[in-house]
Amino acid sequence: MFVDHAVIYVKGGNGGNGIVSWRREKYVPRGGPAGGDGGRGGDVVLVVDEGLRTLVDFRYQRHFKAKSGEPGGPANRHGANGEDLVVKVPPGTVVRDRDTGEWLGDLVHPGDRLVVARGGRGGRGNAHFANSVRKAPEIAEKGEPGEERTIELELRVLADVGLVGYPSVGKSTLLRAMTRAEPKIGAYPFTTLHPELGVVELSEGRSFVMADLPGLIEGAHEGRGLGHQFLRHVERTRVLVHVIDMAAVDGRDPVEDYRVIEEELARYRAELADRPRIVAANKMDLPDAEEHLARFRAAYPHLEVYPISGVTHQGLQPLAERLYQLVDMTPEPASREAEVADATARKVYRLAEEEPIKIYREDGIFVVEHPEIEKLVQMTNFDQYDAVKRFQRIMKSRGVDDALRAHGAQDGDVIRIGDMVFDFVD
Ligand SMILES: Nc1nc2c(ncn2[C@@H]2O[C@H](COP(=O)(O)OP(=O)(O)OP(=O)(O)O)[C@@H](O)[C@H]2O)c(=O)[nH]1
Ligand SMILES: [Mg+2]
Repeated sequence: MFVDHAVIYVKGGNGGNGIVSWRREKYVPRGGPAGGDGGRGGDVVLVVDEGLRTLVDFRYQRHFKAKSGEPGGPANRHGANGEDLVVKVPPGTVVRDRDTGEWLGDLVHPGDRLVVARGGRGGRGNAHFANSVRKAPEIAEKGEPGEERTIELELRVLADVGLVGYPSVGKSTLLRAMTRAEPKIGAYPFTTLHPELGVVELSEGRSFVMADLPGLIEGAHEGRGLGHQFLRHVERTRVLVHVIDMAAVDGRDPVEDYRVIEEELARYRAELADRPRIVAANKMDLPDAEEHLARFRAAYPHLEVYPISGVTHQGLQPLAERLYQLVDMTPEPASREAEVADATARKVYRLAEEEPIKIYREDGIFVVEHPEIEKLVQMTNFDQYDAVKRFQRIMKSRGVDDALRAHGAQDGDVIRIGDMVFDFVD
């Protein structure tokens, strides 16, 4: 089965810990600090792979963790960096943060890359903390934890031409007749549950990609039938072919069918109304089709109509030639650029915000919340005397002490930051 939507968890590798170590020299009991830095954790990177067509693999594997960095070594040896984890996705994958809804990127062309979880930086070894006053620092940072998040992948089919229309009008049959694709065909509504792609090949190496889409019904724009799941695939096709059952096999009226489906498309996205489209008047091999066609032409004299049959293959060559012409002269839909601009604007807005330090009381304990301060706690080794001193200094200079006092914290009160609990000593 084709899956065009997936939710996965990604985590960058943790940075390696920095270490405390001393230079060893002959006849010197304790040389200078020489603890090396930890290595960087690997990133989780999405990369477009041309050979992939679906997101089906993500149903079986949903967790992706990159390798952690190695700890630093003695004699200032830097720990090895963790390897990046490369995750392959099909062309046309859109990536969002599941929890914030933030747009992270669009992976369109083969080779496109997107880092979705950064590895943490390595902790610094004690060599970094020496200065003229503190010559023998007993202090090394722990590695920074890798970024983690849950992301949503959505595949948008990149087809040049999309076949739209009611169920059972013959879209899948037409795709099979014009390409080597083998879509499922049946005589009941919603046979096609997912888009199928095929390449239409013309003479002189000319070709374009055509997508067979699930049938539309009235109310699709508000989620009826396959609703939005289907409609979002239409957004990126340059040209639409509206397929009509001219033999009215299901007892509907071709003139009415056209109007209803066009209305659904326009209600979903107003821009779709301007997308180049032609009408494929299908099932012309059946009785009554000629009669309906004459009525249809009279009702919509401005439309470009191609009488065809997906079964006898009549009229398919002129239809293919005309579609190629239209694809060739129509630029890629602008929806993508608009989305990019939108996301950029949102990001800038976020950066401008300064994150305030949040303090509140929970069961008599003071809880401090702030991403950077929580990270500092995670990276501090509280077994080291100098590391504790440094931590205290930073808490003071960042104004955490004052803020706690302002909230009523006194000597002996308990403070929690992330997973760590401290005593407040004034
Ligand atoms: N006589 C005749 N029958 C056709 C023609 N095209 C399709 N059919 C028949 O119409 C029925 C539906 O065809 P499909 O190709 O599955 O229709 P569809 O538009 O893909 O339907 P959904 O996937 O449900 O939206 C099948 O029984 C086909 O054999 C045609 O040109 N002539
Ligand atoms: Mg179909």
